[in-house]
Amino acid sequence: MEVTDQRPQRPTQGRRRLSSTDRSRGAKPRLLLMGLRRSGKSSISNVVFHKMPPSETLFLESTTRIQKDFIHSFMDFQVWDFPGQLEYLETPTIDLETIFGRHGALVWVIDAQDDYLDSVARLNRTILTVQQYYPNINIEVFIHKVDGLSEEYRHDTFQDIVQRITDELNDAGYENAPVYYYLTSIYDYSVFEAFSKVIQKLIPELSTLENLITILTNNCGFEKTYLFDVLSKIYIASDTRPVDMPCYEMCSDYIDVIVDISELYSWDHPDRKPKGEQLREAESHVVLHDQTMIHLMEMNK
Ligand SMILES: Nc1nc2c(ncn2[C@@H]2O[C@H](COP(=O)(O)OP(=O)(O)OP(=O)(O)O)[C@@H](O)[C@H]2O)c(=O)[nH]1
Repeated sequence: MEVTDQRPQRPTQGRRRLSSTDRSRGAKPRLLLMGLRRSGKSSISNVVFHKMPPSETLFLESTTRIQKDFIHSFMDFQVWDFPGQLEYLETPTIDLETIFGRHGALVWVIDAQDDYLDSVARLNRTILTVQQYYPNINIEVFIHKVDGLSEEYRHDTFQDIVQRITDELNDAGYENAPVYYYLTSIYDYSVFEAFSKVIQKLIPELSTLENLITILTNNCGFEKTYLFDVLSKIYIASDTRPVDMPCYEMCSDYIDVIVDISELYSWDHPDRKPKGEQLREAESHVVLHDQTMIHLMEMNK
């Protein structure tokens, strides 16, 4: 099969696994945003990590060099946004070890509103290289810009892309490839939900966090509990009940409200009365019209 012939030369440093020393040194996981030009990589990065309103992404310039973002949060990690026109597998000056030689995830963005065959072919070449030399990289595919598609067309596009990738990888001898797919758009919460799933896989303590949250949920009679990163509104963990999107969206909006109110009242003003005793961690709740209560509790690190 042609795909195998197109593999680049084996990287000089050879196959690399994440050693226990890497983990103990606390090497920061890396999220690599790749895909064709205009597929939406920079938009995703800006909306999720820099609170850019989705409509402003219309004015983003094309990325010409790798943009590296260092995110300091519940877990420090890096986001690398690649220029779409860069054929990094075919460019001899690019050292693949520098890109993939770190624990992390490759997030491949496919524009579902455009012709995606070229993108799928490039993704397959990339997967074949990455799985061979850098098995510590999770492969995550964002079938993106689905806001413009009808429900039925969305479903068909999803099936078609998954089928093409699976078939080509099978033909190349890579069966049951651990590739994960998400339907995403920056115009709703789907991209936050997808990033949550991608990042959760990189958190070594995930199962402990999930167990603790499930105990809390059961003991307190909560319907659903999420542990959010306030800045990005990615959820780091939740209890084991299925994710309920409307509930996730409400919690996410509530965080925005609380952050805005906190900012309003955090300014020092000469006429303002001195503050009384303050709680160290924020805590707040609201009762909605249907009597549902959202309760927010800030956790320290
Ligand atoms: N409808 C829709 N448009 C989107 C979405 N995400 C991004 N876009 C638009 O897609 C266009 C390209 O987005 P970019 O983020 O610049 O794409 P890129 O992949 O970073 O492009 P390069 O830097 O050239 O590689 C912009 O006009 C965005 O507004 C989405 O979810 N839905």
